[in-house]
Amino acid sequence: MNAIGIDIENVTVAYHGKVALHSASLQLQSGSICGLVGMNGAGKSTLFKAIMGFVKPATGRILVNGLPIHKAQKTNIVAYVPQSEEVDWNFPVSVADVVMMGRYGYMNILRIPGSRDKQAVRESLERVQMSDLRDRQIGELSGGQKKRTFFARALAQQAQVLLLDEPFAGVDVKTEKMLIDLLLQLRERGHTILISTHDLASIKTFCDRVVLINRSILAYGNTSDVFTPENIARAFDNSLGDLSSVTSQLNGKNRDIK
Ligand SMILES: Nc1ncnc2c1ncn2[C@@H]1O[C@H](COP(=O)(O)OP(=O)(O)OP(=O)(O)O)[C@@H](O)[C@H]1O
Repeated sequence: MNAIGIDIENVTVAYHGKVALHSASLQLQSGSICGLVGMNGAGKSTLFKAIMGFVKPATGRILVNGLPIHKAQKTNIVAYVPQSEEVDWNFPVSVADVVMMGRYGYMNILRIPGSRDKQAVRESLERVQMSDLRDRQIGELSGGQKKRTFFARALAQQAQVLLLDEPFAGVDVKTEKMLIDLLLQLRERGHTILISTHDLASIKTFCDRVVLINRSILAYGNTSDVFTPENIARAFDNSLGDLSSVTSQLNGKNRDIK
């Protein structure tokens, strides 16, 4: 059996006394990709932020590769691709600068990149086909190019655990396929990947497991067992129409339901 990459036990998060995530428990094995699915406000980003230590749970505990998050971050185990809305795109940095940030954990306090860091940045940019834009200011990128830049930062970090908050939002079909192929390669190398997406149709093509969330975890398990029209309808408070309409969305007839 594979090692546990992310271990979440009984985690509750509240903002100003209002519960956003109630008593979540979850174990993700290394060498697997887990899709995180739920409607707007369901608590997906909150779960990512709790794993990253950006919000402090009121109860419970989270381990990443067996370590509490502050220790996991020191050893470069975990990389996070935030939602685009969380990034200050006016910050005066280039694409290559952002990707180099993925290497900071490997540098000393002066942050002078070495040849390995430069090589990792070069290779990561190549893998997401962004080498041509490496000197462009990040505010001057398209939505899909922004996503690829932060994806490249995560690749450059060479982290064992990847947390990706809606990496396909605003991304065209070809780029989404390229990113999914990269995720599948990382899975083969034993990485643990947790990814939120509103592209329901693509989930079953690359996720081994699925978590359905609606302020608490509604269902979690193998994609074929859990990702059923009935469970999805429940996760979306039956707002997607009847079950045949949910089924057609799963079959890609309505690519982005957000
Ligand atoms: N910093 C915050 N302060 C107060 N409430 C917050 C804060 N961040 C999130 N919330 C609330 O917590 C709940 C969960 O939000 P969260 O961002 O985790 O949802 P989400 O599933 O990621 O949604 P989306 O699909 O829209 O990105 C929402 O009701 C949201 O309004």
